[in-house]
Amino acid sequence: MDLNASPLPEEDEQPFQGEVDDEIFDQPAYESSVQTYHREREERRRRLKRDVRDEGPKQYPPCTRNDFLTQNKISKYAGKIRPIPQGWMDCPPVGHCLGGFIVPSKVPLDETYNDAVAPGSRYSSKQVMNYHRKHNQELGLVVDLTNTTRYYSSLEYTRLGIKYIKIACKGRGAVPDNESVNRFVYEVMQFIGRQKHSRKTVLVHCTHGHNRTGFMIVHYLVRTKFCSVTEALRDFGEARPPGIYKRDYIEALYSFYHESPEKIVCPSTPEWKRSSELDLNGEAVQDQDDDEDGDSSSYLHEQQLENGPITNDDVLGDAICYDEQEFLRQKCYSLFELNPTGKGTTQFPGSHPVSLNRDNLQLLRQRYYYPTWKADGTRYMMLIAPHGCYLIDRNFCFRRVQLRFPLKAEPLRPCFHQYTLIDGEMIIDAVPDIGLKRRYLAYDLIALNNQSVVKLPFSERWRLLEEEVIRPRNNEKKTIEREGKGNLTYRYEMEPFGVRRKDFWLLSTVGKLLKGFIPSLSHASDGLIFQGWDDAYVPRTHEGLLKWKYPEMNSVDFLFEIGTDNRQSVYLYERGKKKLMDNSRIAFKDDDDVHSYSGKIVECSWDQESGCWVCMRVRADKSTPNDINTYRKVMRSISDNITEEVLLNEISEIIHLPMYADRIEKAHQLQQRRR
Ligand SMILES: Nc1nc2c(ncn2[C@@H]2O[C@H](COP(=O)(O)OP(=O)(O)OP(=O)(O)O)[C@@H](O)[C@H]2O)c(=O)[nH]1
Repeated sequence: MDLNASPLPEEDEQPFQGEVDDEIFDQPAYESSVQTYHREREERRRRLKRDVRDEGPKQYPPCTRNDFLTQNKISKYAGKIRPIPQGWMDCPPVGHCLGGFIVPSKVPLDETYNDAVAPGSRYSSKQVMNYHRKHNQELGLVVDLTNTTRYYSSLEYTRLGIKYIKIACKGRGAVPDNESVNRFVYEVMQFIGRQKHSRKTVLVHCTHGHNRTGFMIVHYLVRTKFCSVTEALRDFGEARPPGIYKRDYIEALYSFYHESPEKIVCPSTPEWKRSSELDLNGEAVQDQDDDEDGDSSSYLHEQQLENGPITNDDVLGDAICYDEQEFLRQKCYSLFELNPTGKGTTQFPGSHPVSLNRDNLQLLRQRYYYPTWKADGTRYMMLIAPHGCYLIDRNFCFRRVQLRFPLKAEPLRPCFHQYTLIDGEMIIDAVPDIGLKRRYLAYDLIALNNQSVVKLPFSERWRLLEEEVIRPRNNEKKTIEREGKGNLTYRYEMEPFGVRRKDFWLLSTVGKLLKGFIPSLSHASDGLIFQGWDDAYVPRTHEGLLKWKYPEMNSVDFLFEIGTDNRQSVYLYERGKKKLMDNSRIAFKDDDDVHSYSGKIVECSWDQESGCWVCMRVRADKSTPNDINTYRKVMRSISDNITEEVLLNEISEIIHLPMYADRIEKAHQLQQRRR
């Protein structure tokens, strides 16, 4: 018996030529063809079941990517039934267009599947093009979310000038990962943004076009149309009934956007999906390389792993694709008013203080300085874009975090900042009765709503930071707590960390800062920062921005290496290249495995007694050592030995100078009046 014989009438076996055929989108015709097909399929199932019993299961030839590229494939599979995804046949092919350009769809199967699909039920690139022609639309982009390449070749689209993007998502119970979501949103935004006059459509498909497809589209709608998850789910459900029908997916969306609706509505699994879950022998089956079902344990497991103890070295946020990194880097440079950089630059443009020494200590006498504690955590700038918020680390890498920054004039409304860039330190606070809590301490503002503010004096930037960025968040948070949620189901407490503005005080407070404030802080601090009150924001090294560290905390970040001959070497950077520090030696703790530090950036403090560097910690957040000039400044600061006593004596003199005395007096008067 020939197991490869097609039970269906022969049809056109030619590869797709680009002609159209609109049979499938005539709804009554489609429904009647589905009924007809049901009958045929039952018959086919019965026949195949009998054959399998008689002769064992049919072996399909392995299918490689090249198979899709030539017409050979058509003849190769002629007469053989290729397994179609379960439930695919009865699943409606496409939904309505969302937002005028996103078309959710099931996977179009190429023509090698024709033997398994009745003519009226076929859905390949040919029918995709028909659909567009019928609806007067032009297809511009196909986003394929399936986890396999076996359904069709991208050439079916690219040869027609249609862009094709593959974002393989496992399905099988795991929601698409956050990096894939970021890529999807970015690619669609870019595609739409590049269109000047036309509005070409984006076809998004997974296997059935409901769960993974819906998940991605809902993310896109929430981020770009600023609607709530509930609204986006409803829009998708109306366009592609019944919408996302997996509860895990819906819950993951609410949890991602920190929303907690009173009730989660989850449609029941469509009939075409339920009836497809039995194989030809009547047993439950799973599609091996691509399916939307399966248990959700892998997803839950990933979530549980994320809930370990928090540390400064944790990698925060979700990766974004290379193109988006590049776009955001250039955006940042323009907000800094710096010239555009070459592609792939990783030069962090943030301002960097210099160590206090006997010379620059004199600056405190020459202009107004406001001190603050030097928070010891991890440095990040934060870019607040309308579609998301990004942490920018010392390697100038961006990762997306989900936070909400309403505009001052638009509380409780989904109106967000349009490229606001802030600078700060991420710290870990030990909060009594709660435990460790991550907080971002913002200390400067570089741009506000696409407007660079680097030239404004610090005092003005600091005021804007509070009034335009921090306070609107806090006010909205309080309103939600006080008046109930109303339509806004956002929960700030679900955000990955809190955000506060750092305080700066008059120079006369340094004594109190050192003796009372810093010891009582619930996070680490390694000294003081002296911020010029009237200074502009200076990218990279800022000779007027001063840091004072407790002497034992004055540190240098070295690159440590152990060669094949077991020789230990210590390096810094000089003009972007490694520089061997012949006479420097690093001491590690006795029980440390020295080899485990090889190739790492180690932060070291100077031990006067032994005359060598002592390893304090590995700098997981840095990929390059300090520059030789930074090293020289730290050495200078160590040899100048500005102790707490020297600093306090100097400051007590300075605050009696007329310029400071006046300022301090005015501040006192203001305080009195407020009381
Ligand atoms: N400008 C400024 N910097 C602060 C403040 N609080 C903490 N810092 C941090 O102080 C760091 C500079 O101090 P350094 O001692 O040179 O550097 P570090 O602490 O080893 O950390 P890296 O900067 O990552 O090398 C900056 O990167 C800031 O993140 C603040 O209020 N203002």
